[in-house]
Amino acid sequence: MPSKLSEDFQAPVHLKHQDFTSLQELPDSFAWTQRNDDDSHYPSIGDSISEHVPVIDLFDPNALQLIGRACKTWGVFQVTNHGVPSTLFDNMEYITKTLFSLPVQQKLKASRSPDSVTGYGVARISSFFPKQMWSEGFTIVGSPVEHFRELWPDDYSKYCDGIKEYEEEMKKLAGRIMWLTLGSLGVTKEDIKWAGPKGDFQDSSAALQLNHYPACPDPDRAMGLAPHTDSTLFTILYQNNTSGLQVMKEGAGWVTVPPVPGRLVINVGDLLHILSNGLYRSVLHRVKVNRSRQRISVAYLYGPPSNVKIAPLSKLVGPSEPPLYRSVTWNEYLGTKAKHFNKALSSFRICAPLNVTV
Ligand SMILES: O=C(O)CCC(=O)C(=O)O
Ligand SMILES: [Fe+2]
Repeated sequence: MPSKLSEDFQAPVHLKHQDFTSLQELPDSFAWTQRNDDDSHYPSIGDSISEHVPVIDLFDPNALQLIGRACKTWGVFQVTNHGVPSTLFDNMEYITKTLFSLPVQQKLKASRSPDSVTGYGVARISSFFPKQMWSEGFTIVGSPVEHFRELWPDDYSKYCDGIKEYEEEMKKLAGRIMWLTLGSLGVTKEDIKWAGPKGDFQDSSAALQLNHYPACPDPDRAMGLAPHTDSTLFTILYQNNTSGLQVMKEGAGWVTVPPVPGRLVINVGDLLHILSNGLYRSVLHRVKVNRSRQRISVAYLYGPPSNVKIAPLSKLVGPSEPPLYRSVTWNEYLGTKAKHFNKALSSFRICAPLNVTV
């Protein structure tokens, strides 16, 4: 993960950190719809929608094809049989809950500083929306020791160890999913130099995003996390037992991804969209909140080594399939996303040449 995303990701002054526990009613600054709105501007879910995000057993002999189909049609899938012990998720959930239940003043000691991306704060995309989101987050790149020392002066090291263990396990899983995904595109180890000598994506970059969505007095009018795509190759998402994540499916609308123990959600991000020349689409997703239960999620944001330029894979382009995107490093992409948010991906699009007949 690049050490500096961009100062543009910092929340403007009006986005104050909120003590959610003190709010009995939804303040206007958090109300995304009016009371009795027909909700047409912000369509509600359909738990009635009969479509389900594909679930793929990583040991299924057809895993490659299943992943390929899911990436093309959904831009998201869930995995089972991923080999990550459930105790690791239990521990991450414990760390995340413990962190967010600290008093606000304590959490603010570990705030994201203006020249950095790590630490406690509101969602980075907040500055693009007129209303505030009903959530708080904590971003980790590498070791969180500096911030954790502020949060837990006496026993920060046990929390740091838990994060390290989780990051190591996610890195292994991400390498596996990367090869399955590339395999589904017909790409082999020879085609990806940046996988490193052992082919294990040792130099890949990543960040860990802990999210907390407190119980909300007026959940239908609030927004946990506004619609966005991730600026990653892909994201590995763990969610606790409170649902809220929804993905946009063309032709179906918002589809809820209910949490099921043992399953992880894999979101295709913008860089995989570019790498696959638009064949695999980054998925638009958002998070709704709950009246009585808090939601926790842990997103492992996975990207290429910082010096690698991501461009459409040469195997996927040719005279009849021209490259649709310019090459870009993760850092450059994050900088553009910070300025242009959901227009970032299209800003890297190469305009189709005009068919001029002389
Ligand atoms: O909380 C969730 O389910 C989604 C989080 C997310 O989209 C993100 O951190 O980018
Ligand atoms: Fe996301």
